[in-house]
Amino acid sequence: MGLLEDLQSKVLIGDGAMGTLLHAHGIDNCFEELNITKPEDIFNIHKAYQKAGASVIQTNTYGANFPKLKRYGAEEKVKDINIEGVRLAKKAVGDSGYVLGTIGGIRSFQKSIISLEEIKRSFREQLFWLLSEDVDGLLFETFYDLEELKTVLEIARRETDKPIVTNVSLHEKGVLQDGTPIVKALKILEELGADVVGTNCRQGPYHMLEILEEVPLLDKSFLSAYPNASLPQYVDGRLIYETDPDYFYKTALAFKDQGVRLLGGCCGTTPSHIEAMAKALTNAVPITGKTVKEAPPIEVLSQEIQTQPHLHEIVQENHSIIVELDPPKKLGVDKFLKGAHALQAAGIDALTLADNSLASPRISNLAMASLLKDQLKTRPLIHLTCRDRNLIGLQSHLMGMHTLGFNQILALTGDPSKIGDFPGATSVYDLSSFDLIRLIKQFNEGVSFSGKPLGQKTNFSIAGAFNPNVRHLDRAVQRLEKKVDCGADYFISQPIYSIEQLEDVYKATKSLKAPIYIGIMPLTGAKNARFLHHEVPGIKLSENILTRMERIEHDKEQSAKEGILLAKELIDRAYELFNGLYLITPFMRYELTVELANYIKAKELVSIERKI
Ligand SMILES: Cc1cc2nc3c(=O)[nH]c(=O)nc-3n(C[C@H](O)[C@H](O)[C@H](O)COP(=O)(O)OP(=O)(O)OC[C@H]3O[C@@H](n4cnc5c(N)ncnc54)[C@H](O)[C@@H]3O)c2cc1C
Ligand code: MET
Ligand SMILES: [Zn+2]
Repeated sequence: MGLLEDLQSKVLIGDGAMGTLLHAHGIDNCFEELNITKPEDIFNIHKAYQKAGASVIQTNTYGANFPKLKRYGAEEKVKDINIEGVRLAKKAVGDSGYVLGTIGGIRSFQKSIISLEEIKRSFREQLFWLLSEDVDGLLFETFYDLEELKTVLEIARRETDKPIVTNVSLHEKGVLQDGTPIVKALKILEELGADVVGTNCRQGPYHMLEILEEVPLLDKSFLSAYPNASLPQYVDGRLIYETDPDYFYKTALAFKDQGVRLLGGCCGTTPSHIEAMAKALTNAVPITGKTVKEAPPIEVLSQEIQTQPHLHEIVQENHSIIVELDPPKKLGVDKFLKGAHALQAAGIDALTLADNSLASPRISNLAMASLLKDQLKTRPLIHLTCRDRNLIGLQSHLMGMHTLGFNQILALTGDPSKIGDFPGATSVYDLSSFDLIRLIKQFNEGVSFSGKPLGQKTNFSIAGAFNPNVRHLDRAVQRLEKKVDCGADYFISQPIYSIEQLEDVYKATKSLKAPIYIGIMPLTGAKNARFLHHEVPGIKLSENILTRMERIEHDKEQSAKEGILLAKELIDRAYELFNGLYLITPFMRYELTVELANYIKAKELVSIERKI
């Protein structure tokens, strides 16, 4: 009898964890390589699970593919590890069970880490060797990325008629990381030819059972579940799971009542857990009908009422000034607040607050935004980089901004840590600026990264960064187009230092669907000019500007005046070409940006008077 025939009338017991069990015995290197270096250990574990009552045993080949073995320098051993993996499991099982050749998912939400092409290549190789040893079926498990699982399932289904079990792993309760509800995902997998579909890892019995209540029995495939032993605890650098086999005895019956026909264990489970489940389900009769719990109705989300036009709406229609005044690098906010007052008095549309620019710590820009809100009416535009926060932190921060009523964001990848004051600090980069823009757009639809309702829609206006100081301006503009496709409403540029460059940028971005604020930063002296020219990637000042600044190098006051004069010349042309002007305050010297803001305001007055 084959696995699928058996499943027609029985609930079968799968084995439990391999990885965490080995880890608990102090093994810290490549688990799969043990198939060839310590085969007796792996054999003994299979045997222990079989003795405990498992009749479906998986090979120790979860990560036995090229990209995962490469981490241990074992990528040339794909063939041997997989072949031996099957042989060991078969030897342990004999005639009293089934051996599933296991392949684990590779991708998390960061799809860019490995391409589908690479996944397909490594999958085909592993699949070939598992099938060559005549496994009884295949188990694809711990797939967080549905796209990856669909891709490999299609390949496998073309190659073999053997039973295929596919187990997805969930991010938030009931949905995959791309927002697909589990019921839909399982139906897709069934349609693509999986014989058993279900979920493994990440959740313990409690959450898995809760999710399964919403999953109906399927027409063409059986349900499977491989829960973790518990939620993990982080102890001494290791994830430790609770071990209460009695709990598994009780929950095994509940899994059967939800229609599960193949029940095993994932991380943290041991032969004792499997023994408990096997005992609970001895002679169990599978259910053939089930009342499915209705998924909660989709909430109607409220949209915040917008009282003020967004910056992208303002700059689409009229000239607009925003000014960067960065949060202080040291404690104490007096000078910052004075600057903010002065800039507000100059009539700017928003004050932009960098997020630890140049990768060096500053007072949190959300804290500064909050101060501004309490003490002034100036609207803050909050920069948000992907460097200092992971996917959890970014989402929490966005919810925080919304809660405090801040809805102007500049979404950035951010300068890498190694250029800043703490070069050894991690640069998180779970997301890129493109992903962050998409995420914020999704928040505006009222859903989180993985598609769960947030309870309300946010109302963020999203700016993207534009760096025109690059060798190939056309490529920078292509990035802007991609950012627009992701949901960017407008752009803010790095500073520009020549009229010609302003004109080039104008021509290159004329047909872009989103407005741009052009960056202007007054030079403070010759030293500052030389630094920008020689040391800041991409920025090049003309000979003329350098000479003008150097001629008066000895005179500080004159230097500042010359810097202002040069900035005004740039503003004159930028004002003709663009609606948006983004003034960058150097070294907290807000008197410089106040003067420039007043200069622009005076131009506005003149043009209004002319119109009248
Ligand atoms: C208005 C503005 C405000 C900023 N504020 C901050 C801040 O608060 N905190 C902070 O840390 N940094 C800040 N930066 C710096 C910014 O992170 C870097 O300038 C970055 O290189 C460009 O913006 P981004 O992070 O969105 O990168 P992206 O546009 O996402 O680019 C990411 C990376 O891709 C590469 N790249 C980009 N364009 C090209 C191209 N044309 N050709 C080849 N490679 C390319 C670069 O290596 C770049 O680092 C700001 C930049 C701007 C323009
Ligand atoms: N079955 C595999 C193991 O137990 C999968 C674990 S999920 C990370 O090692
Ligand atoms: Zn697991």
